[in-house]
Amino acid sequence: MIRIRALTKHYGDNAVLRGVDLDAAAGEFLVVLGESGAGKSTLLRCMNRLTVADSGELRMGDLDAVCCPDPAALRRQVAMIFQHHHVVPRLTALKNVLTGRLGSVSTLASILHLFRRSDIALAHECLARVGLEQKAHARTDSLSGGQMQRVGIARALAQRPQVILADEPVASLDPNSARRVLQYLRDASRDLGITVVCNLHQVDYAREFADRIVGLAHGRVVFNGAPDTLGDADIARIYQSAPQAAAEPARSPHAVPFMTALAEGS
Ligand SMILES: Nc1ncnc2c1ncn2[C@@H]1O[C@H](COP(=O)(O)OP(=O)(O)OP(=O)(O)O)[C@@H](O)[C@H]1O
Repeated sequence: MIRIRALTKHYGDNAVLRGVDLDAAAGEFLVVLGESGAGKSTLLRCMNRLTVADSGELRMGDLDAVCCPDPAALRRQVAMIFQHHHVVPRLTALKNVLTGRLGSVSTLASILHLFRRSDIALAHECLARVGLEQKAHARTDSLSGGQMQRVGIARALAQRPQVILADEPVASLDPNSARRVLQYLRDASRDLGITVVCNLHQVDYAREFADRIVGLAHGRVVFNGAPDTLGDADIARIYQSAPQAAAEPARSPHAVPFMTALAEGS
């Protein structure tokens, strides 16, 4: 579903992504860990062209996100969830979720917010998926932070995406709300076959929810493996502060077989 090779991105002299290689299969839940400034958000933003990578290969399904002729097509296929949910407070939860369909309706319908019955049914279904069906007609600003983030997930699901990118979606939530949000994202990957790439700061949540953990340090992948293979040395490498150490190739014994297996098509 996602194939990234030798991806680079600079901001001026700042080399933020320095040759990222990464693959994700349909329905996989990937958690990206890394200290602040490691390049996690930049990597996600390259995946839906909010940021344009400098060089390398980045394929999202059958679309090329580096030389993409149609960014709108890419964004229909790739939904994004942010730390600060970005819902419209004065709209109901249902209307917020329906905005996830705007990319799929005509310009006039989108201006007038005219939605098909099937879209409304889909929006209800997406709210039910995140346990908020009974809040469909509540104004979003009457909901808790965790509920607003779940509205954001329902809106992403209403897009019927192949990929959901979640940039620190639980950073401002209490542990119970955070776990619920991550559970719903994992359900989306398991039940709907959506590939989820989720940036997190919490190693414990990554271990609990991820199918695979990717450790990013100074713009390079330094760990790529199953959660139960993430050891103390890997965590130290992910959260190191010396950029030159990150320039070494990934030393995790789990990283290479996984990438090799993918390269071999297994
Ligand atoms: N639009 C931008 N213009 C210039 N520099 C940027 C821009 N966006 C990010 N950067 C720089 O790129 C580097 C990586 O930032 P990024 O946000 O990708 O890191 P991150 O790992 O997501 O950090 P955090 O966990 O704090 O969100 C940082 O040095 C940051 O200052």
